[in-house]
Amino acid sequence: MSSDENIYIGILTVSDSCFQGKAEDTSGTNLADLINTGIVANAKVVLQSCVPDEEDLIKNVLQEWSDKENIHVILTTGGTGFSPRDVTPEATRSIIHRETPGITIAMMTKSLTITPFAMLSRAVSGIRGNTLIINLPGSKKSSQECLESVAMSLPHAVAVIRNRSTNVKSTHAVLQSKASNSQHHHHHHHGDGKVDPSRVARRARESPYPLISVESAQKTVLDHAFVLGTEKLVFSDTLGRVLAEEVFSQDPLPPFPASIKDGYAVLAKDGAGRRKVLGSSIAGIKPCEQERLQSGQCVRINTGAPVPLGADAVVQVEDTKLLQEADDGKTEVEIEILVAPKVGQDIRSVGSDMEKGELVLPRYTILGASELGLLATAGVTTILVYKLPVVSILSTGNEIQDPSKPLEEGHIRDSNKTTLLSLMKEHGFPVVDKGIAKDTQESLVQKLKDALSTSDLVVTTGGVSMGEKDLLKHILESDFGAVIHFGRVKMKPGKPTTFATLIYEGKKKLVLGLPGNPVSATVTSHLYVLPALRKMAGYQSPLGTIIKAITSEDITLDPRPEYHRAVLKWLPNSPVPKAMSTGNQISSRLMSFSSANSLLILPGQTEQLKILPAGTQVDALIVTRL
Ligand SMILES: Nc1nc2c(c(=O)[nH]1)N[C@H]1C(S)=C(S)[C@@H](COP(=O)(O)OP(=O)(O)OC[C@H]3O[C@@H](n4cnc5c(N)ncnc54)[C@H](O)[C@@H]3O)O[C@H]1N2
Ligand code: MOO
Ligand SMILES: [Mg+2]
Repeated sequence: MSSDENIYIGILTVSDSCFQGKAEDTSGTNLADLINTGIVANAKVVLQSCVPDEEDLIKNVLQEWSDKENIHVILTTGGTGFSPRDVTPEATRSIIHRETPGITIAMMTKSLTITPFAMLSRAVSGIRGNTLIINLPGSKKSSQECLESVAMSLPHAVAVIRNRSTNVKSTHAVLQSKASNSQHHHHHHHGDGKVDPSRVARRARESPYPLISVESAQKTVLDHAFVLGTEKLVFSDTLGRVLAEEVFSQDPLPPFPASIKDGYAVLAKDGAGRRKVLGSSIAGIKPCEQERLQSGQCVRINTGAPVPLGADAVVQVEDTKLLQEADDGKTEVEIEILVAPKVGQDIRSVGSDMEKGELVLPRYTILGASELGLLATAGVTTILVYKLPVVSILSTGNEIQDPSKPLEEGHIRDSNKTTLLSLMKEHGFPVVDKGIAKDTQESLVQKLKDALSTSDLVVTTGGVSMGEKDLLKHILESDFGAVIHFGRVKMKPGKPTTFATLIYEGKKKLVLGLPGNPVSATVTSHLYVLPALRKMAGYQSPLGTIIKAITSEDITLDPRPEYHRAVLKWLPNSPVPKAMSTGNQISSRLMSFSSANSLLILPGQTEQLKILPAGTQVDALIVTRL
């Protein structure tokens, strides 16, 4: 039995009075009921909202729902008439890419058979990206009539929009196979043109997922990666966290005037010459217990000790001479100052390092060793930081086995899980091992449920390409109602990288389905998983560090932009590091990662440039501690 794709619908009520709570949103509620009781085959309402009649607010929601939420169809109700506040058509027209006048005419034609006043609707409809947007009138009765007049065409409209943006050939193959499957069942369509994977003979022969750029894939992931919130922690437990508040110093540093040198505290106006030594000021002694210094006197003082009252300069011991001693050299009686001191010389005044109430750390600071030291200095011992996201790792594949067991025939050892668990730990993220799923629906569903219930982001490896055992995308959609934001990226390795979001147990979850090949899984972890985790943990610049490097050999370029493993070496007197390739870059050869500290970001080959000559400056993404 082929399981149909869902169609996700967003309903936006545009009405000042509903927004202000002065009127009930009967039209929006009625439209949602109609959808959820099956007026459009396989459709369900996943987003519903209300905005006032403000063009910008309407546009924002339409853009957000199409671009970020990837909603299939947005129905607006209200704001389509002739009154000056009616701006829904203007907002819609300004953000759609293509108009769909047929839908508008169909609705108008039907409405005119009911009342001539229908001609006073200015509703428009159109396509933005992969989303169909339709303005319906504001009244409950007429919005229902309009929806009824177009409902039966919506599944097909969605199927065509989604396919045409991906691959025309597979669209037709899929649509033909549907036609022969269910001729008399008009809207028994398969939403996005992804066929039932159990019927291998009828599988799509080209991926229905558009091949998007790494930049846009990263942007999509980061747009969906949400900050998890904050928590108060003891400062010493916050290494690697992002600060969620401003931190101010509790006290001045130094809290008393302190000596910078080992020497003598003096009165500067006495100039050079003889001084009686009164005794000593040693670090740790309360300044109030010291005597006030008089002209002609000095006090021996050590670095960091409080300068006694009356003194206004410190003279280092090197600039003095002993004149008279007592007790067999245990006591200094008189010394000579050899260089005339200046007021304030070698004294740190109160608050000169840090003033009381000074901003010590701004919000969003990443807390490293020095920052924790600063918190200690400032006396701020509990702080507000961003929560860390929990990530779970799940390997998939019938052939994958735990590395600690003897290798069975036809099996290979699971390396991805170890690599990814370690990578997440290295970057300070709490990570959970979710084991290995078999390539069956039951096993994948069960393991995914387990992973989703205990983490914010689930990382799987394997099962995302074109084979009949590559079930992940299908299961995410059919069993979890996930929205797949992308399923292919123009990169090598990592082409079938898949990103989805879904609601599980009432919470939004992110899923990154990485390719099974060990090198592909590792590279895509650096490009998508770590940035997502950093964003969720409050980082303001979540992408990795990119520097320049000079290649040291000719490199044959791949048609796809390549992330080439390399060892960067800093040669003496050279400002830019030299990049040494780690050899054969096939996605299965994990040896290509051994001792690599960077990924060279190489452009895809062109007619003009097939081989990148040695000595070329390229971007290099840093993947280890340098
Ligand atoms: N007809 C096509 N075939 C393939 C395409 C394509 O576009 N059309 N893409 C290729 C690319 S690129 C990649 S990358 C792989 C991705 O495959 P999957 O993500 O579906 O992963 P699997 O098929 O499950 O496994 C691939 C490979 O990796 C090994 N593997 C899997 N898991 C682990 C693990 N945990 N530890 C170590 N090794 C693992 C697995 O045994 C396979 O050898 O698809 C190409 N095919
Ligand atoms: O893109 Mo696949 O990741 O070549 O190996
Ligand atoms: Mg596969």
